[in-house]
Amino acid sequence: MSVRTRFAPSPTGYLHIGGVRTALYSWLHARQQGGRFILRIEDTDVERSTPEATVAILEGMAWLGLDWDEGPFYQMRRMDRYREVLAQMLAAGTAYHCYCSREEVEAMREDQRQRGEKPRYDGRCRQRTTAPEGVAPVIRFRSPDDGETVVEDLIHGTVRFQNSEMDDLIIARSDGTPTYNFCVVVDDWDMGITHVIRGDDHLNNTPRQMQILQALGARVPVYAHVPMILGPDKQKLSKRHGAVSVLEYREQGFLPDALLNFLVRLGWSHGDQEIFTREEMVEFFRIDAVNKAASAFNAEKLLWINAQHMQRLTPEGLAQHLLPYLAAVGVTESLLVAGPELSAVVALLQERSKTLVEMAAAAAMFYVAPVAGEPKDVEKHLRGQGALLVILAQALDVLPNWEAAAIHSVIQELAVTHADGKMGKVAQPLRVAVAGRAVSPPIDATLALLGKEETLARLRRAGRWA
Ligand SMILES: Nc1ncnc2c1ncn2[C@@H]1O[C@H](COP(=O)(O)OP(=O)(O)OP(=O)(O)O)[C@@H](O)[C@H]1O
Repeated sequence: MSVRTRFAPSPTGYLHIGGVRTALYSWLHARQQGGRFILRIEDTDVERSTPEATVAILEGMAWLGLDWDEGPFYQMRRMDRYREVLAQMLAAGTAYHCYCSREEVEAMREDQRQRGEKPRYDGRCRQRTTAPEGVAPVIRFRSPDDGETVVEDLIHGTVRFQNSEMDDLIIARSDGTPTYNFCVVVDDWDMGITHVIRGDDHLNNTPRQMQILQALGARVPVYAHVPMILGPDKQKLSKRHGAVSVLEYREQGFLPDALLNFLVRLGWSHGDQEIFTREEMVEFFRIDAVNKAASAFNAEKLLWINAQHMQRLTPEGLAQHLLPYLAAVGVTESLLVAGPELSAVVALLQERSKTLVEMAAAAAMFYVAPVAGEPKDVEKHLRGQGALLVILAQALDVLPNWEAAAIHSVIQELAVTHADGKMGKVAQPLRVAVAGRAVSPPIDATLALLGKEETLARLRRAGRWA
């Protein structure tokens, strides 16, 4: 039987990395097993669900390349189907109408508490044969009274629940709308889900869902409850407190594969390998090797993994990822065409940028001349160096070959003749003059890429800042 997994977010806010890691594990298991991955939007909480959140979830999944084979399915569009199954269960006697008022149930619970028992609905409407006038009933699932429900979880192992601890769950409210656990059951059944991979915040729902599936004669899927990602407050990372949208990581210049690599490693390992390509993740991932413990987010490690991924891409490939970030700092198509080859610029910056935002900021100087130097850098390195800039321009102008090695020699010679042999005394003013600031990739390679004409023009202009 082929594997079918699903990711089932509720569109009550954006997609955060806790949800994404759960989605990733579910996606990886499907891809690993040659199965199918299904996306289901659990939008029955109409008060809190919004179309914008749905769009953000789909956009986040698409950006990360967590592609789905079926769906998205929307629960709100499946109401007729839920009603059909409710009717089926009522007819079969596996569910029944309950007319107890809220007050009655509360009084029942109070009595139980007084007697020192665990408060639970006592099933008194199970045997009812007449319907009281004017009361809209809820529908309850007739759950087994004794025995136990055992979850053989791929991550948590065997988890036992005493049936006597679980009362008859409300599966439809008095207005007829089905409740969360019931919709999930019908969906998992209809969608042929073989592996329910979800956060372990759902583990307590599982025995109930299993019981309903059994009552329907449906096959019970395999469960894998993955641990939570915790926020800085050590609580479950949640859109309700503090978690940021996954799209925020795109804004900050992270590569989707790097973010997935970071997330896959939070709670799963393969020997001591840290960096995984997407293909390697699919090949090596095993759902039953995910560990049980929750893990906290580590921003520094994410940065490190991102830098590693940036270094491993080809300059051409990385350049493609960089384009939108360049556009955001004003490097337009036409500036790109007029300036040096982008992949060459990327190759120069690849070892020194941790994010695409950082790289775009560093690459911009190759396409847009600085209008003014950083005041503190100008003060420190350029003030009073007008004559040196003129000599530099003359020496560079007569170079027969415009390449890094030749440029390097010019700087070296001028350091000997004009700066007591100190390269920095020549290189730093030169850097501030062409880049506007005292930080840039190796200056000889930078100038080689920038081109002779542009370099000389910038030196002339910077003479005015000196
Ligand atoms: N912090 C987290 N770590 C790991 N998985 C999570 C986390 N938060 C949610 N999930 C999982 O992501 C999936 C989709 O969750 P859903 O969109 O319903 O979020 P939620 O639980 O409502 O989140 P929130 O508490 O942020 O509102 C579920 O399988 C859920 O268990």
